[in-house]
Amino acid sequence: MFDIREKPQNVDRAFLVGAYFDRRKAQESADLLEELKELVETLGIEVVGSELVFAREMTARHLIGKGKAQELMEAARNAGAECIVFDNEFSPGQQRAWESESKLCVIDRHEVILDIFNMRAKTREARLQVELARMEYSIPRLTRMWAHLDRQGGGAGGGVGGAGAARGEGETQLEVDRRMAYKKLDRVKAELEEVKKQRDTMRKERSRVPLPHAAIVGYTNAGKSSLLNKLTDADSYVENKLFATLDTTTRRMELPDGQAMLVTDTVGFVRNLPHDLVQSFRATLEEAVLADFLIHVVDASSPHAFSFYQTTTEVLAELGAGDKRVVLALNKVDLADDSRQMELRRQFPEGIFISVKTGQGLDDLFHRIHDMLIDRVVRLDLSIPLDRMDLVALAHQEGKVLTESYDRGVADIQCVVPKRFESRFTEFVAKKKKSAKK
Ligand SMILES: Nc1nc2c(ncn2[C@@H]2O[C@H](COP(=O)(O)OP(=O)(O)OP(=O)(O)O)[C@@H](O)[C@H]2O)c(=O)[nH]1
Repeated sequence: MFDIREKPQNVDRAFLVGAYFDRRKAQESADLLEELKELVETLGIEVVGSELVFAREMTARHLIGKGKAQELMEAARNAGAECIVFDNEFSPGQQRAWESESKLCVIDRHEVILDIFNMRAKTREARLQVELARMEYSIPRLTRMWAHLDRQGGGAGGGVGGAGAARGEGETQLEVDRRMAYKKLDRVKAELEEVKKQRDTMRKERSRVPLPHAAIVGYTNAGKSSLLNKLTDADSYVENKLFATLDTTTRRMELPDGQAMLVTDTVGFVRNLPHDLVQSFRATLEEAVLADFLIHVVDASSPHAFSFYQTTTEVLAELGAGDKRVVLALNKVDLADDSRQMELRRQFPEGIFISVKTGQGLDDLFHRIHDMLIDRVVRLDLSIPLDRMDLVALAHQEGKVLTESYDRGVADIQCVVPKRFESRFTEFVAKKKKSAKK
């Protein structure tokens, strides 16, 4: 994968630093530093120390004063850290200064989040999106990184282009690197477009299938994929090979009463997601916007369960899925003791306690999902005279038309429509079923 500099892969211990330059920002900065700790721990890195620093002004070399910077480097080394993670945005120059003086790796919040996404990306589309975000982050840094060498009369070789990038006449190393980087960027973008097209086709295919559709959403590590695996079994996976090959995260499941539906896993949310990353993942999260309802999974064992829940809800609202009906599943209840469960019950009165691991509460979850389906849609067989084409149009607009044929001035239609429209069609029902059956 393209990267302007290799980060040590085996970082186990990190020291966190958050700097603020306005005394009114003290609390906000403390909260952000606490969030950074969660993010770093999500990567499996132990946080061996952290410090919140107030500085009167920013400095070009270290961001904060030199004396304080050296004190922090010392503290990080003494704590046994292999890496310093800064909550503030660093310029590449500042990053290099810290690295060369501390002899530790130094990264910022943005890189931490990119790494989390990289680790979590499961589908080809997600992987490409992470790669794109990484490149968009790195290219401007590449420019600045090489700029000083360029002024000194040409680059030192290496970089993105590597040995394979022939330098054109009069072209500096920086220009070669930049050219290669943009070329790669274009390639990834084109590939992403291709994957998106395939996914749109899949969606259209899916919309022809008369099945209700739920999307599993939630904070990263809540247990979404585990739940999807639990809800859907191997057989249904094979049956849905078509979906599985292109979009491994949508599968068919059957409720205990035999009713079938589709369930999609979505990318995990992360707090303070940089805006460009939200953009990158918008397409993946569109599944949530298009679903009939959501299954919001919250990690009940996390002390931050409520704020994770709020973050996810906020981002969903931003994406236009704020008014979706939600089944709230508090997962990993096997790890929450009685007093924690009582607290959660107060915070989430409508939540269902489940454990994907032990199977606890899954029956309740099935019931709740079942209720959603009953409430939501009805399947109708209609014979509509041609002078009521407005109803045919309504069925297309508000529901899913499964079959449609015209014979002797009558449109015979099988469709699934939201329950609230049922009364509009009553007069023309040929044969009626209570709810959307497979
Ligand atoms: N103890 C316990 N662990 C669970 C339970 N459900 C999931 N896990 C574990 O939690 C971890 C995260 O589960 P995933 O299913 O990968 O979580 P996810 O929400 O899909 O994560 P992202 O892909 O990051 O969004 C895994 O190690 C699971 O084994 C549960 O009910 N109890």
